[in-house]
Amino acid sequence: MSKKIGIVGATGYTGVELLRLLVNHPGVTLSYVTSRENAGMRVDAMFPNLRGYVDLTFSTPSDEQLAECDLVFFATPNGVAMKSAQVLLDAGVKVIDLAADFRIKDIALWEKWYGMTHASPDLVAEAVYGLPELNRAAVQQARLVANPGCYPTAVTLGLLPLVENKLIDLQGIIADTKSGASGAGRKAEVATLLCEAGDSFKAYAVAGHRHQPEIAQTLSLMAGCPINPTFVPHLLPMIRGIHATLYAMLQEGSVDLQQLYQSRYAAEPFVDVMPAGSHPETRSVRGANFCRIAVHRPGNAERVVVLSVIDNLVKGAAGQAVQNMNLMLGFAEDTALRHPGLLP
Ligand SMILES: NC(=O)C1=CN([C@@H]2O[C@H](COP(=O)(O)OP(=O)(O)OC[C@H]3O[C@@H](n4cnc5c(N)ncnc54)[C@H](OP(=O)(O)O)[C@@H]3O)[C@@H](O)[C@H]2O)C=CC1
Ligand SMILES: CC(=O)N[C@@H](CCC(=O)OP(=O)(O)O)C(=O)O
Repeated sequence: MSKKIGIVGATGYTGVELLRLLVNHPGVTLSYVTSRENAGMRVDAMFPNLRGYVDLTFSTPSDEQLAECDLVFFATPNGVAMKSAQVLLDAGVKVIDLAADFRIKDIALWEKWYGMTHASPDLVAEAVYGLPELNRAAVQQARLVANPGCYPTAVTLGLLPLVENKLIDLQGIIADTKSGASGAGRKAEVATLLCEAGDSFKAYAVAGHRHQPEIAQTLSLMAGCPINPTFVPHLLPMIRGIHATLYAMLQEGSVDLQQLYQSRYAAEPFVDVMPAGSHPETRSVRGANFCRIAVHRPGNAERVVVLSVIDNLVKGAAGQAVQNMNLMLGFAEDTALRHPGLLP
């Protein structure tokens, strides 16, 4: 029987991306999609690309209505899902939060970075960090999944083979990352206006970005010791895409890096290790759930440089959330996700 799906925050960029992906899913029915500002409006009136695909109207969020679903996505700002998750789980509904409410296990650390008191601290330990390439078996069993952040997805997948095998100086990792403006969401903000972000390029949050503790938490768990990478995000004058350039010093000079990456990701449906010497482009993953990775060792010296690209709205958010949903509901992991990137 078709599974009933709810989306809270369906008018945002990740919400509409969930709608776009899920209309092609043979095992689910979109049954309840919310917006507070646009309640009462037809979905296809706001998003004409969905005409003929979605016959629904946005509703005001209601836990009572959401409790009728089999699974609910929260594509909402930080601090929203944590208020409803317990009620929904008690009603037997599975929950995937695209925001950060359940990503950081240390509650005090989360409260420091997110500037609010956690409303469901008891659920944080249960939540599974939804990076299938790391936690597939746990996601399959999960009631509550914390979908990873966009930058942490690109950075973690890029570093995973090196960190798992402790092949690099774990204290000297640098993650130099760039994102398109859709990473900031659809709400109006001066920093992402065309005239502010267009035809320009800048770093931001160098003193500290909330994805730093998330990346540090995952890498530390993978290595079994504390890791605190340098993480610097940049805003690129484009709409979709993240490009992470990752630098580290090799401890083990004789390792075949290309072979290491190819064998680690050989069975992964959404990680593509490109041929040696490649330079993956963000446009090769635009609209697609892939992470494309290339590993370099300039001059065959000690430094390794990994290039990792994703679409922030797909593998960095909605696509990864659907991948997690497929695992949680027992569908083939790639259902509705087998789209190539959109060129040019
Ligand atoms: N954009 C990206 O690339 C990525 C985003 N994320 C995370 O996913 C989440 C959604 O991001 P994004 O789609 O970009 O955000 P948007 O700002 O584009 O959309 C937010 C959505 O949430 C709804 N919303 C806002 N406040 C509330 C509330 N208090 N209760 C219920 N609904 C609310 C909004 O509709 P309305 O106000 O009408 O209810 C809107 O539909 C965020 O937490 C973001 O950090 C994660 C990875 C990547
Ligand atoms: C370009 C841009 O502004 N990007 C966002 C990415 C945030 C995001 O989507 O991540 P969370 O889910 O952790 O909020 C930022 O740096 O805040």
